[in-house]
Amino acid sequence: MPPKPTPDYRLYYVTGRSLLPPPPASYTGPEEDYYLAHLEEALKGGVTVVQVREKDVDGGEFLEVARRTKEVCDKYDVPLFINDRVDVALALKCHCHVGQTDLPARLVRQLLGPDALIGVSVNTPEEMRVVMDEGVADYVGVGPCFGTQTKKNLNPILGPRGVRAVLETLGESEVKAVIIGGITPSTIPNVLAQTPAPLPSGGYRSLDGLAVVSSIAASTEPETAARELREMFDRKPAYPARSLNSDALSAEQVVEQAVELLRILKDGEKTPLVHHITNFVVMNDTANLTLAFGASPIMSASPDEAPHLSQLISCLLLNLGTITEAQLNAQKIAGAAANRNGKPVVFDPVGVGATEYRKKSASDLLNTCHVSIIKGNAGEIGALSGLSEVKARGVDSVGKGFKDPATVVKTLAAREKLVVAMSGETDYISDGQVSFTIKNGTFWQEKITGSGCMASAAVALFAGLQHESGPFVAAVAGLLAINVAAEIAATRPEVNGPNTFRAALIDACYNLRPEDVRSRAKLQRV
Ligand SMILES: Nc1ncnc2c1ncn2[C@@H]1O[C@H](COP(=O)(O)OP(=O)(O)OP(=O)(O)O)[C@@H](O)[C@H]1O
Ligand SMILES: Cc1ncsc1CCO
Repeated sequence: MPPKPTPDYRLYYVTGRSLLPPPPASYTGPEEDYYLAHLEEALKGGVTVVQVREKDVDGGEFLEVARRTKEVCDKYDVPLFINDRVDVALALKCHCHVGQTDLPARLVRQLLGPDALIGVSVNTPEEMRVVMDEGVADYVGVGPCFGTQTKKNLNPILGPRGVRAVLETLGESEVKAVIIGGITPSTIPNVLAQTPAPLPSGGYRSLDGLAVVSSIAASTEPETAARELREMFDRKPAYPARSLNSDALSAEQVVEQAVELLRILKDGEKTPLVHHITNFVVMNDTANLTLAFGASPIMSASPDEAPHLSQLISCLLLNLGTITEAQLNAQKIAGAAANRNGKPVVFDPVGVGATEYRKKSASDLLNTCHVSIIKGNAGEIGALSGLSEVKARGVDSVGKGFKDPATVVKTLAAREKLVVAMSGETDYISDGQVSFTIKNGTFWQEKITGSGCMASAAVALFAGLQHESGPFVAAVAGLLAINVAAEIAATRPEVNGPNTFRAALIDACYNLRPEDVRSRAKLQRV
């Protein structure tokens, strides 16, 4: 065995002969060799590591396929891993990848020696911890991220956030990590946005590569497919929440930016179209509120029109208030389409702390699309953070709140890589770097249903401006606008109860002037 290489894991191709398309007319070689020609195209396109995975074939055939695969890989100086069959790896002086139920990695190391690379599949943080304690593996394949057709008896599907939990355990370890299971051009943006795990040092542990099967194996143009996958990995999108250097911002500057956003709306310079997939309790109020601020609402829960709608809208608002399977499906389709079309997504996880069903729905959604802003009350933010310090009663948050709310929102924002806005008597907003508080608003907001949903609708229409100041300022602007409008509404002589306040609030949103926000804003950096 030559000395141990230090591979580039960026595009890890796991072969699957059964997935190959029929050879094109231009291919004139023997049909059984098309696999090798196809592989060579993929290598030209930028595959950096290959693994031969052959299920249900005899040892002799496996050996022959692997031997010929190695000849092609050697030509491109790309390391070859053998899946599971340590004997084949030994015979061909190849590297080896083993699953949790295959031969133990320690034994594989003994058999292959110190210069072989060894990879291990992991599905949970606990399995990751065992691999690290063992100290044998050079890399781990983390997954399955999504459901696939290519492997039976799958472990639980992790989603990008489950993969992130494994990376969190991996931390700053030297062991490399690739993600596997349903990695395709349509899932990669979300995978890259969501998987980096925050480290105690302040940085992030990211994936070292993408492991793909059918995205290349089933392609009629493997070179182009590989090139596209590599480019997507190399591009590594900047997180929307970090588009702004929030660290340098003072409260006064943020207020001025929020005032400017409100001016753009009120002057009619832009009229964002906001797609709401929301609960039936607040639908009418949030549509009216959107109009009152100078934006346009469209309420639609149809999965069939969501992809088309996505091209027309400025922002998507997803609200969990009266979620059903059908609505969740529509939200997932709309969310993924919004990501593809570069439209911001705002998520209001109404009542997520109340039931397991809501928790699972929120998790499903966050695994399917990348959200720019989450707006929730303390109970909801606590549930998403995995904290039980603040309790929920149905859709309401109860009790005094968190001891250290600024840290709670900052931690969640850093972990999810988005902006978190937590509403209450004091609102807390963070992009994962800094936290601000807003002390505007009135107790009347607690007396009407859906004032949190109205706050997220306000945030969504500001996010729909897609202004260069980014989602953090949009979240602050939305909360300032609704809360200052609520304060003004509360002073109206006709307000003598929740219902008159509710009507006065829509009027106050309609009449709100940028200078009202400037003069009344109680924004503080904490
Ligand atoms: N006591 C209060 N004083 C000032 N503002 C408040 C008060 N309570 C709530 N607010 C404001 O009201 C809005 C809604 O916040 P809240 O946390 O009550 O939402 P929620 O619990 O999600 O509501 P819902 O579930 O009814 O939609 C926010 O803009 C918040 O700033
Ligand atoms: C009362 C209620 N129930 C589901 S959604 C909703 C509106 C406030 O969130």
